[in-house]
Amino acid sequence: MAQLICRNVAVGYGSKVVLHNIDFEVHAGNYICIAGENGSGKTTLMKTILGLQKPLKGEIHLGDGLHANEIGYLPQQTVLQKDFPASVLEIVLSGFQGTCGIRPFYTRKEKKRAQKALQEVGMDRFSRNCYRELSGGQQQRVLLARALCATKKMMVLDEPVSGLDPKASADMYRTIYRLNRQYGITILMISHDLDLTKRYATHILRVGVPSIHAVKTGGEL
Ligand SMILES: Nc1ncnc2c1ncn2[C@@H]1O[C@H](COP(=O)(O)OP(=O)(O)OP(=O)(O)O)[C@@H](O)[C@H]1O
Repeated sequence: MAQLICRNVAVGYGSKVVLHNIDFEVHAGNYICIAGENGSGKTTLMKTILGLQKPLKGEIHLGDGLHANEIGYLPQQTVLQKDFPASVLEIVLSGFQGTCGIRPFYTRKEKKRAQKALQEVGMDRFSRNCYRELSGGQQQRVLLARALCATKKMMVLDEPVSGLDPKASADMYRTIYRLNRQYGITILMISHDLDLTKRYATHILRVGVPSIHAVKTGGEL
């Protein structure tokens, strides 16, 4: 059974259709790479999948026991977010906000899980550091840990390596792949680096072409 189904979906803003004829399914453990030119609508599609905006047409369904608040999201970083005055641990803990409701504190279990998530991305030594004093690559790892706190099932990652040097990008891709393989977390990721993602992705979803559907790749390494 599919975790996510998009049927004849169109996305956009008001009367402006950015993408249409989007038809695909995502199953548990898939690693989907969303590729396409700048401005082709990848982020808009992601936000629509996450329920942050409504599809202009068609239907998006979650299935296989997946609920909207169980999807971890790593948004495209803005300059403002890079300067966020909080500790690394606070940023990671904020990943629980979708599930913990309006409770004004985090439980001991959540704090433990946040530390474990930082360990998973190799950033546990930095938990007390100030987020804005980290390098771009370190910040992206912290945001990955935050997304990991929000989910055990599916992560939606919007250009997680943007602005990183080739080595930091390769490290980040390897970490994401390990989370996919080790924990079976479904990955839905926007990336411009097709060579690298082809090595890891099970499917590539090319947007900005007349009909949009996921194409199976060679898959695993
Ligand atoms: N809030 C908005 N209101 C109206 N139009 C928007 C809005 N956000 C984005 N757009 C437009 O929608 C189109 C798709 O933008 P989107 O950010 O989804 O593209 P993208 O494929 O993610 O691009 P990139 O690779 O550069 O991140 C663009 O033409 C953009 O100008």
